[in-house]
Amino acid sequence: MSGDKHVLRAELRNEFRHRRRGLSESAQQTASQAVLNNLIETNLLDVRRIVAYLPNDGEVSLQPVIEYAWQQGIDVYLPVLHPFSPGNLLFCRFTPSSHMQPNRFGIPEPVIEVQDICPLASLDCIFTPLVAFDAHGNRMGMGGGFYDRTLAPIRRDGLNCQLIGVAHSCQQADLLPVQSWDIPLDKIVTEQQIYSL
Ligand SMILES: Nc1nc2c(c(=O)[nH]1)N(C=O)[C@@H](CNc1ccc(C(=O)N[C@@H](CCC(=O)O)C(=O)O)cc1)CN2
Ligand SMILES: Nc1ncnc2c1ncn2[C@@H]1O[C@H](COP(=O)(O)OP(=O)(O)OP(=O)(O)O)[C@@H](O)[C@H]1O
Repeated sequence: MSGDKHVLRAELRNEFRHRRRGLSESAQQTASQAVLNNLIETNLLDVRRIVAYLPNDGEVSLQPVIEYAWQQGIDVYLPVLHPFSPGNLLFCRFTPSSHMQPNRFGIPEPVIEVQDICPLASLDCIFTPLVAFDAHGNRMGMGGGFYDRTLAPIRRDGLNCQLIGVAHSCQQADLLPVQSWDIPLDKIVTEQQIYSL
């Protein structure tokens, strides 16, 4: 990758992380409720198995989505840092009685139980956190490449799993610099609207 592009991505990442961290507690709460409403209205939660995430660094909280899913009998999974495949994620079942522990970034994740791991091919929908997105479905994350690596088989093997980015509307960029390994999103949901790509 050229040095310029690398610097540009780092600057963009700082700028957009700053934006989402600057939102008030009440703006955060309103956004997470609105995201749930937008998903219900568009039937995007009429599925059996979803991957959510627990919020970090100003991300939209999916707590209302998780509670709704539990009420509806939808199975909820969370990303867990892979214990021996660095840079990859596992998706582990999350219930109200899951044993949790913080990962090395301080984000709580379920303690891994083999029977709770869901293969990518069995998931209906993955809600991904993001730092910035654009109207083409390009996504920029925290810079670890965790989602890009883990989700690569969806496109490669043509798996039937929707990728939905979740963001505050202030995380929209005009045009993000794309990398060869970036996995584009199928949809993006914000507190204001749903983009379908
Ligand atoms: N909520 C949430 N969960 C997630 C992710 C995410 O972006 N958001 N991830 C998406 O990949 C994976 C974890 N990746 C992460 C990568 C960097 C940082 C982070 O906060 N980096 C800090 C440095 C922290 C440190 O080194 O101790 C930073 O860059 O300031 C957090 C999560 C899996 N779980
Ligand atoms: N499929 C892949 N195989 C191997 N390396 C990858 C893959 N995808 C990404 N990477 C590596 O991960 C690093 C970070 O990528 P990038 O900056 O695009 O992450 P990100 O999209 O911001 O993070 P994340 O996917 O965790 O949200 C890059 O240096 C890249 O080389």
